[in-house]
Amino acid sequence: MQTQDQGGEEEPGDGPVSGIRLLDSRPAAAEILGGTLAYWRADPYERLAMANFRVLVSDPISDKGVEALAAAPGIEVDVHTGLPPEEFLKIIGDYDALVVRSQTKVTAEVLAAATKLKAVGRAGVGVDNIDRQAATDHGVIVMNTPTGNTISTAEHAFTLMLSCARNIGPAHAGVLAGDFKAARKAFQGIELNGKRLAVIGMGRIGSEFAKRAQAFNMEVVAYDPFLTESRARELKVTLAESPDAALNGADVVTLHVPLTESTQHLLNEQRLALMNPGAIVVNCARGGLIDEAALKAAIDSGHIAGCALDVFEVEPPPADHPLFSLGKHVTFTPHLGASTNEAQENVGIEVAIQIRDFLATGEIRNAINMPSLDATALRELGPYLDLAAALGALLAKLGPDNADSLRVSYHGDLAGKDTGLVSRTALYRLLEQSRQDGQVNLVNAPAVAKAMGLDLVESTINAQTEFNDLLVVELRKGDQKFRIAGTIIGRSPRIVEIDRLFVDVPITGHLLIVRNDDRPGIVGAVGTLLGQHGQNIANLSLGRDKSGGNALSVIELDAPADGDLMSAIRAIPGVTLATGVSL
Ligand SMILES: NC(=O)c1ccc[n+]([C@@H]2O[C@H](COP(=O)([O-])OP(=O)(O)OC[C@H]3O[C@@H](n4cnc5c(N)ncnc54)[C@H](O)[C@@H]3O)[C@@H](O)[C@H]2O)c1
Ligand SMILES: O=C(O)[C@H](O)COP(=O)(O)O
Repeated sequence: MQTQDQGGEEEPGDGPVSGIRLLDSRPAAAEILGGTLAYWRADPYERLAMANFRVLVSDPISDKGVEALAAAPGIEVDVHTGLPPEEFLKIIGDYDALVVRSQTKVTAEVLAAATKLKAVGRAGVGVDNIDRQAATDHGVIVMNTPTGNTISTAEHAFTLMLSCARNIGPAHAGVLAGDFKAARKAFQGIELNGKRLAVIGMGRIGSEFAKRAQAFNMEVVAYDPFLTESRARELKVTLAESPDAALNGADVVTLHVPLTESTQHLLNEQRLALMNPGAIVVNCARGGLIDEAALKAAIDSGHIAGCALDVFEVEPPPADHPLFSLGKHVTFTPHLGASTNEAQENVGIEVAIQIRDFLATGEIRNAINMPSLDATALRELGPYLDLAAALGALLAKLGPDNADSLRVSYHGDLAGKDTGLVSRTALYRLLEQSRQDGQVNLVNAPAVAKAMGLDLVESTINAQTEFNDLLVVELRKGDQKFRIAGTIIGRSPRIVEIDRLFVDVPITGHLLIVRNDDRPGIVGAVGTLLGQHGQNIANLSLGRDKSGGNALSVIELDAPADGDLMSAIRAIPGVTLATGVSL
């Protein structure tokens, strides 16, 4: 078998000329936003200056966040808060990115109207106001800022618990109303010292709440499906096996889980009944976590003493909400958990920087519908992303149509890396090249593949190959299999195998791939036709399985081969396939 590379070596850092990537690789934005070579060769700030992205801020965020966005060249920011839904729908189509808190409802209808939208940034944690599936289907990245409001929210939840236990709200109202004596008599409190606290959701806020409760000498029992025994020991809490186990015998419950289909009404009639008589309920997460009617009934029956709520099933709640008629052990705040200067500054600036960096460099931080990719990982994985994109595009041309699965396997050093985005990139380019409808991008590629019945299967293989690392993509349709492999040499991605025939091809430019019977004269005939059509050969790699068997030529051209040329090549006796792809 003969493998040769007659082409000139690529300069390190050179990229293909189709706009898929360049320099230190910023594939996510490159893929999502498209762009010319000049655009992607520019440094991030020059790129932004050329781009003229429009960002809409539709909920109030800190001025510093708005300023951070507006300071970036090429980003124009409009702040329109409190827009009626129909007004919002009318303008959303003009924007490349949207920044929200919890008031704006980013529904499927909004996302369908948002034809230019690339990213939604949530200045805060909860993303239940964003239709995540619709965003993914439309190829829109959703990012949140998970850490910026943790402490403020934990402090608020803790304040709610204290306030509820000691009747601070009703007692305060009594004093202001001139009922000092009556209020003093009515509002006997509950001491928290030594009481049993159930924390449901031991993430960032739940853990901070637990720490504060320990300082108050409360016994903390926690339920969280992702809490390990060792982490529970570290946090000095008792790990409960189920929400029921945590609530059984609890004097206080505090909720710190996201609202999803499966956590809706997590605290219901049966679970409230498990708590100790006289218990109190604290919720600073999402209203929908509690069955409010069941809570009201449990308080009316005297089993639960009261509740402290920052959040409600419907916000704003109606003025005649049944819980508002309770006289004691109640504290209500209007979704203020994250409303401190510190938290708002944190999340406002974080979201602005995340959106700016994504638009500028493709860096993905805190995305909830994409693997994240920070600047360091982006630099390290960049060449593999380029390689995966090239292999995916080639598979679309050479592999079977209507395949059942795309298998991506990682060999050697690659096997230990976080390769989620690499597989996704191969899938995206495969779909994009085969469908040609402009509707697929890195965000929605898995959803599009699923709808088409194409499975993405990933595997890591530690066995040594002749390369330090090898990326293999294989398309399968029933028993039919077609595979292509590539590696990185220096920082240059190269294709090294096409359907078990070895080649050595840099992933650049316009490739012409010809399969033929291995007999004399065919490569010459192809070369003659190329010359006759004014096509210059930049690079040529030949492979074959055995003398007189199957042969493969991968020819890099300066321009794509046109239809006439392709027909003429296909007509050469002995040629079994000829196809072109621009990388
Ligand atoms: N009131 C406010 O202003 C305010 C402010 C910030 C956050 N929040 C809400 O608080 C929630 C929690 O925030 P966080 O920063 O702690 O998030 P987090 O992701 O750090 O923690 C959430 C935890 O919930 C756990 N969890 C998921 N499903 C569960 C279930 N069924 N039972 C028990 N645990 C479960 C997760 O494993 C995770 O550890 C957010 O989703 C948001 O809705 C409200
Ligand atoms: O999930 C969150 O971060 C909180 O609910 C804060 O919401 P807000 O930004 O609307 O105050």
